[in-house]
Amino acid sequence: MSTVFGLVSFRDVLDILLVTFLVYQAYLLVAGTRAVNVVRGIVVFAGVWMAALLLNLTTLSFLLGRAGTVGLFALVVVFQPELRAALERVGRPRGRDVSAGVAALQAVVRSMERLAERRIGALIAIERRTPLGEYAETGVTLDAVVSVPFLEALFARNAPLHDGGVIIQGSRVVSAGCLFPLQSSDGTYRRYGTRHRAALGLSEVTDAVVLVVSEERGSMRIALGGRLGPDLNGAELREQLRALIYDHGSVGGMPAPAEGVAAGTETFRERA
Ligand SMILES: Nc1ncnc2c1ncn2[C@@H]1O[C@H](COP(=O)(O)OP(=O)(O)OP(=O)(O)O)[C@@H](O)[C@H]1O
Repeated sequence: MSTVFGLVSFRDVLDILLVTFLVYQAYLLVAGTRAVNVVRGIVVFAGVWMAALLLNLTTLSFLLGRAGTVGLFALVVVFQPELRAALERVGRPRGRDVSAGVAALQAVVRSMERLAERRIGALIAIERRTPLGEYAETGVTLDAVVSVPFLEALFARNAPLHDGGVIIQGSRVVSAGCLFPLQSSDGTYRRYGTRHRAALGLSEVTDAVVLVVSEERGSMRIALGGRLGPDLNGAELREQLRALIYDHGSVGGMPAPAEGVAAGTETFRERA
């Protein structure tokens, strides 16, 4: 095997590059999630354990070793939703055209404005690359063109399907009355009710853009990547949706999941 300076082989260099790439990808997967703090904790734990081993502190290194094994299993259980979301993100197909049409987005924004004016709560998920089929199955299957009267009728008080969320794929409403996963309460959004927590929950485990109209406040917000954006007016909502759905290439060229979510999150942080 050829070597660089007679010491390091090209295989070693390739090995290091691949490990660096994998560590960076792992960092991208946990960045911005509640798992970041846990990763920090694990690094500190590993540091103390290594120190105990190097200093030959037998009892401490034995205890930390045992705790580490148990902790590993506990982490898999506690972070099952995040692990699932991360694996799903890794396997997510790239470049699939599932973007909502321009007319559909206009209709979504207009209906949200009208619902907000009348203080009617609404929850709408726009599918991007992550298929939302399993959540659509929890509701009533529909296949209707997105339109202002239809969305208004779905969420109207006392309408049979007003409870739960609506799922939009491309330019079609595919399901209504859907149950979204509630965000695991990490404290940040504790003051919000279940509608907002359901929007946050779905956006945490998928790359969907989730829109919420608050019944209580008549506000319109976007949940993305497990974060809730600020109150938006109609123009801002239209602009943000356009950016999230179209502004990364062609109409079909959705932002790459990590980029899209990270970029959206950053915008939310700045503006919140
Ligand atoms: N898991 C869920 N998936 C989808 N929709 C849900 C879920 N949980 C609650 N909802 C919807 O949220 C409604 C209750 O909203 P709630 O008042 O608790 O939330 P909120 O965040 O305070 O919203 P608002 O500001 O509109 O009052 C329910 O009637 C139902 O339509």
